[in-house]
Amino acid sequence: METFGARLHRAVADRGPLCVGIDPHPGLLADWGLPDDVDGLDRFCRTVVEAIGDRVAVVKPQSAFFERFGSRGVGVLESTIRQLRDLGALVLLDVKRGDIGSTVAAYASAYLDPSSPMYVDAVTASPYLGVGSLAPMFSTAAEHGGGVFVLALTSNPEGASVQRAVGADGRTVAQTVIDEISQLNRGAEPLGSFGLVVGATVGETGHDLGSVNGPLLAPGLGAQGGTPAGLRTVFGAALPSVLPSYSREVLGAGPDPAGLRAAAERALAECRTALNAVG
Ligand SMILES: O=C(O)c1cc(=O)[nH]c(=O)n1[C@@H]1O[C@H](COP(=O)(O)O)[C@@H](O)[C@H]1O
Repeated sequence: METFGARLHRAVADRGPLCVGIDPHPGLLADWGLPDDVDGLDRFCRTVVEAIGDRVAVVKPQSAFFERFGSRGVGVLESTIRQLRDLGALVLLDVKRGDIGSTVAAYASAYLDPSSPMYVDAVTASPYLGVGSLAPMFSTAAEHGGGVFVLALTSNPEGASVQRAVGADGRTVAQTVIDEISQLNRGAEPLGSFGLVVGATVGETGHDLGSVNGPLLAPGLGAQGGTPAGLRTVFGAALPSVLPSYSREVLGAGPDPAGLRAAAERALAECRTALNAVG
């Protein structure tokens, strides 16, 4: 079985280093001339899938915008996930889950077990209950070739007060998350399956991301003010492992599928340039 890290490495080689988020904000539905209901949600997602599902390496549906509509919204999420996977995109479901280990085991079977209706390639996870509490997600992911992206330094300004707090051993909370994920990825080739989330907005991190050996998801580009050129400041030598992620910046170019494709291509071109820049 191919690991998630290997599948991601291949997808990025084939399609380029880009993740596009599906975040159907009420304002975007309105801009697209769609009603703020399940039908509007469904049409929005079908348009995005049709426009970019066969060309973007990773697509990241944001679960919150589907859960807003209850079980029917979750039904749209399930069919969106299926369509994307059929088109060869890796699906990273943004749910930011975290809980005590026995409950995390249920989340793991909800998202990372291939027999689940909501099965995806990878999920986002919150380490607030301790990275160790996420162990059932890590083991289920490893068993089935899935991935987990754990929040480290988030793109929002409120994150720093928790994530940069310094513990008894002198490390920040974020650095302990980074170190524990690095440990999980040790020896993996070509890339580990356990990623970190580091916002494109955070500036120079002062943290050591050099030995993570896993993907570094960088949200916060575009709408939140992060720029491809700024990725070098944030990631430094870890730049080759970065997976830049855009939602509103690309989605705002819809509903014309050609406009969405062009926006994704533009984002990819800018990110390629930034990730390949020397010095
Ligand atoms: O895990 C994430 O993707 C995430 C982490 C983070 O630190 N900041 C962040 O914005 N996100 C998500 O990334 C997306 C950003 O959307 P845009 O600001 O529209 O590009 C949203 O779905 C956020 O929930």
